Amino acid sequence: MRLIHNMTTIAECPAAEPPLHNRVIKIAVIGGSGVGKTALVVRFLTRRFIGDYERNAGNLYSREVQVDGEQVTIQVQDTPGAEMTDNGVSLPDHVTSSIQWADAVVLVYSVTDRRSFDQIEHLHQLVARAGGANAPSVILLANKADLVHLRRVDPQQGPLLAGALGCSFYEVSASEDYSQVHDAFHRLCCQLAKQQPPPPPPASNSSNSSAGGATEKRRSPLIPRPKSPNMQDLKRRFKQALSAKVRTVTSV
Ligand SMILES: Nc1nc2c(ncn2[C@@H]2O[C@H](COP(=O)(O)OP(=O)(O)OP(=O)(O)O)[C@@H](O)[C@H]2O)c(=O)[nH]1
Repeated sequence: MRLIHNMTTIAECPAAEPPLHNRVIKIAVIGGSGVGKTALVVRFLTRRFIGDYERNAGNLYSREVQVDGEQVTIQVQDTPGAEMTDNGVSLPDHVTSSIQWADAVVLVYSVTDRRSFDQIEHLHQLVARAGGANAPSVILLANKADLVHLRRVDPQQGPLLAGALGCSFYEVSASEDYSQVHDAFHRLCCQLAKQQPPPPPPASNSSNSSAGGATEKRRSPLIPRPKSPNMQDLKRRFKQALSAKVRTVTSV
């Protein structure tokens, strides 16, 4: 079974398939390690910021949102941090699969991490190569804008790079500003929804899964689906974050 969790119901969340006749927008979030990819995804989907994260192996999250008055299912694939190599940047095979699966890629760097900024051009090339003729749309997100004293990437460098790559740019703080994060993802969703054909009308024979039909992008059956989510892991992180807060309060 394909497990996709709806993060709007984090407490006790059954595995959920997107409704059959929703438009489905697929976004992959890619960038260096520790730049805040998980923080951004969780912030966008739940409005919450959780400070305590472990390195993630790549989870797929799903949520229904309103885009231009239409109920749309958004699937967001969080990915493990890209590593620098002598030849540039290496991406695990399943991240390449995520790029091929996605309608759009959000490239993330942290303004406090120069290396993560330097990776972006390589990552953009990998996205273009992996996507081939159907390369996904790309936006560039600079995260951790709140850490002014730790800034290692000048504010003007992000827009310059985005201009050179031909993509939109947003500087955000996952920890401090939900609206910035929401704005970046929401604009992307609006743009993608406009590009997609309308979803198929309800049919009497609906035995096909939502993966079929007009909302599905160019997927080859040979491309493995991105990793399933791990809500147990997410819940465990919530508990860790909460217990850390309790410890802080009791030690004051
Ligand atoms: N101050 C600040 N900290 C942030 C922000 N976003 C993320 N963090 C912190 O940065 C650390 C890394 O965040 P993650 O979301 O785990 O980063 P990631 O890119 O998913 O990391 P990997 O799983 O290693 O790939 C965590 O301690 C977050 O709390 C931000 O906007 N501001």
